[in-house]
Amino acid sequence: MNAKQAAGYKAAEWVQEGMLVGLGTGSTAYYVIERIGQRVAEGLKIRAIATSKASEELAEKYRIPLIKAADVSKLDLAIDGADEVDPALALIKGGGGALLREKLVAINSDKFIVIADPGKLVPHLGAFKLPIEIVPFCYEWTLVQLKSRYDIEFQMRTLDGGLYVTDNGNYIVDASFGVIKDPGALDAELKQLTGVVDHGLFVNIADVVVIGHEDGTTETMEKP
Ligand SMILES: O=C(CO)[C@H](O)[C@H](O)COP(=O)(O)O
Repeated sequence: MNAKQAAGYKAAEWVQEGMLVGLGTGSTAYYVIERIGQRVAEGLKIRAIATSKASEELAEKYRIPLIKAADVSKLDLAIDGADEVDPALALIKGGGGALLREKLVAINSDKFIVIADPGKLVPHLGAFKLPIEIVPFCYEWTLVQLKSRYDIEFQMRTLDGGLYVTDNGNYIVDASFGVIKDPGALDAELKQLTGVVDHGLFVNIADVVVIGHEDGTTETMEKP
């Protein structure tokens, strides 16, 4: 058992018979999907929505029944990883590029559980580069807008020599804020920029954070 597995397996205990569940993305969310898959094989009946094509494939591998958003109005529970977690349970997410689907699923769930290893806990968000999802059309102008507002480094995310493209067909800019003093204010500011689809700040969205440790133990942080 490693820290990510400990957190993922513990969070999977929140999943109850009949629930509609949002499945996160990343190496920690992998373990939630694995454990839910094991429980489904043992007879647990749930339905789920995955936050990325990768997680969808994993859920299919574990025969977790998948539904479309049109089939339901909201979810009971979503479980996902994070890149940074602050003491107020504000998060940076999107290291894996799935931030938009992850946020959509999280805000449309009655409960959002974050799973992480202790290395993700920070006093202030911002050391991890904040992913900002932008539309490809005129993205150079969006970048100019961002640079004119914030005197920091912005980097277009790349993959295999080209620009990284999200599951939604958009690009990602990674922004080096360093310390984000007021995540709520930055959240609102970024959402107002035309060309920005969304960003990886999750403020007042997480209800619970499950921290896993290398010895297999876990601890839980609740929204203050
Ligand atoms: O936001 C995410 C993907 O978009 C992930 O949850 C985040 O990057 C954490 O990933 P990992 O569990 O692999 O450290």
